[in-house]
Amino acid sequence: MKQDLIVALDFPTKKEVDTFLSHFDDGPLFVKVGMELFYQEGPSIIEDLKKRNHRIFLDLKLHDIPNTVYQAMKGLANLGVDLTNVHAAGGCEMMKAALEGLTAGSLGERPALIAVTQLTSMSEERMKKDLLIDQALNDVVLHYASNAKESGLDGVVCSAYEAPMLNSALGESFLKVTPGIRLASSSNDDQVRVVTPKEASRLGSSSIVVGRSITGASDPRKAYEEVNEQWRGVAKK
Ligand SMILES: O=c1ccn([C@@H]2O[C@H](COP(=O)(O)O)[C@@H](O)[C@H]2O)c(=O)[nH]1
Repeated sequence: MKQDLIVALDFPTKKEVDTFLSHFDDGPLFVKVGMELFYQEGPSIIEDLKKRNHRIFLDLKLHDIPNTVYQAMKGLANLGVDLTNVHAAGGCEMMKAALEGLTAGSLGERPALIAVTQLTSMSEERMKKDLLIDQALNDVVLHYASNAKESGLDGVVCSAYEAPMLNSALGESFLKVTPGIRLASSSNDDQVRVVTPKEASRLGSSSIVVGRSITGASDPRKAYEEVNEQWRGVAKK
């Protein structure tokens, strides 16, 4: 079930965010606020983006003991974002606590909650060497995603390569939010499991997350439209 193109606002301050968003003043986007921006600007950046009607994925990837994650999610729920996340590596008890905290803190509808399976910057080789996880990467992603589903979460963060497997095993309505997206002309940077927007669409991602291919482009609007065209097969926002 194809849903959104989410733009990663990986900028150091609100000033750069405003400059970037000035290219899109004809309508709101679905944006991602991650650690870089949130740790500098704090909750006020969320308030500001919400006032401008942007939908928001707050990507803080919580990973701690269940009580700490419960309390943190309860607080984050007040911000009224649309989507947020934890690391599946925190385990099922932690994921359940995250969901409970988010539900307890939400005034209206709770944000969707997803879990990071294996970062898109991780290769199978490095996972085995650095993390001592001696399994195939696909098996690890499937196991973590199954844990997330059993814990009541709405979906996962994975690479688009794993989307067909997760669609078959866990159903199409279980979200597969996929970063590691690059236009063919862009550098991979620190990403390893990289896919074009067109390929992510074909593989069955629910939503794609795109940062530097758009934010680092000399014409961000043109890059956004190229990504969107590949993702949706249409040439407008
Ligand atoms: O596995 C993951 C989880 C999160 N991310 C985040 O997505 C964006 C990707 O940015 P690009 O510039 O398009 O590489 C970034 O904010 C990451 O923190 C991810 O890449 N992989």
